[in-house]
Amino acid sequence: MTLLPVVVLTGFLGSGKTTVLNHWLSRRDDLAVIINELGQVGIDQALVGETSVPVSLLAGGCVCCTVQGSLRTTLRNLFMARAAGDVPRFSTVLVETTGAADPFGVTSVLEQDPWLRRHFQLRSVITTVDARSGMAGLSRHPEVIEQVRAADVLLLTKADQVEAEQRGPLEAALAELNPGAERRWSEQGRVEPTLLNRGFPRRCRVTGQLSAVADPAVPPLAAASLASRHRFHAADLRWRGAVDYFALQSLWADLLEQCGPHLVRLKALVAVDKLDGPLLVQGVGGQPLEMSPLPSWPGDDDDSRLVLITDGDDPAFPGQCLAAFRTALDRIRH
Ligand SMILES: Nc1nc2c(ncn2[C@@H]2O[C@H](COP(=O)(O)OP(=O)(O)OP(=O)(O)O)[C@@H](O)[C@H]2O)c(=O)[nH]1
Repeated sequence: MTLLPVVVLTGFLGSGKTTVLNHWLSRRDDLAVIINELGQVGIDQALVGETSVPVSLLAGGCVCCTVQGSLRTTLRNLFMARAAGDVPRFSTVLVETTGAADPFGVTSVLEQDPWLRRHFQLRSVITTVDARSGMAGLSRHPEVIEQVRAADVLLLTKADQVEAEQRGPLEAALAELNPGAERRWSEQGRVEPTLLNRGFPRRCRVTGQLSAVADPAVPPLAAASLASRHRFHAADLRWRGAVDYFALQSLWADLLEQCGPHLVRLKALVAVDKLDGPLLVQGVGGQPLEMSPLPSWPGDDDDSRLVLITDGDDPAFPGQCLAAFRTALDRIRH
């Protein structure tokens, strides 16, 4: 029996996975997509544009560990639905991991589960690297190193915001971390969708950790980053009722200040006075918030919602930040 190919799209939080995924979905209708999110409230799925392809959401944990079992079940269900003709006969499954994922935790599911091994085959691991955060982005979180090392193809995203002289050092660092991977630059998610058809020889796992010990050639940035393995914690908020745009701005400022350097990712869909659709708010690390009004609410769910992901030792921290946000929100909400 022909095995169904699986492509894993990984890359750190906010590095541009969903943007690339949307570009591919606008050009291919032969995919089935599995989206994994750390938060419970499912904003990523809402950010995937109108599509006729099956999209499954695995929320509330990381597919490389806590929701690994759900990935197995989702893949089986997709296979069965395709065989029964309940979904279009997709040719490729695309798994978008959370930005904190260890891609090997995903690929090992395919390699170790006997049933999945008989029906699916890993075709490639494609990793987005946020070129705007450059070398600092590579060294801050060890997860990035793992994702880079696991890649068959490295997509250097946000090329529109990267100066020519910054490109060389970043490419050199990536080549050192993963000499076998192809590197491509991309702007606004524009990556040739035929990339999904290409297979690559499978390689053994090489972790940043092991190679830092065993490989004297390991770049110093990889070794340094392992000294402080970050933890990510997510908290969500949902509410109803529109708010004034300008009053909302001061809430973001307070939230960013409270999170300080611990802010890793922020995503929100917010009902704002005089707008038909929600305001999409996105934050990545210390980069300025991006705000764009959407023409309409995606799907049936028109609750405002916010996901906050922070790093550090305190799992309660993002929840505390959102509690303060909620209190301020209640003052301006109608
Ligand atoms: N200027 C610019 N911004 C980009 C590009 N790609 C993505 N972005 C922005 O970067 C932010 C994060 O992009 P996403 O595609 O949501 O990143 P992601 O990796 O899916 O994020 P998570 O799912 O939270 O890990 C958004 O605000 C995007 O608009 C790009 O090529 N250029």
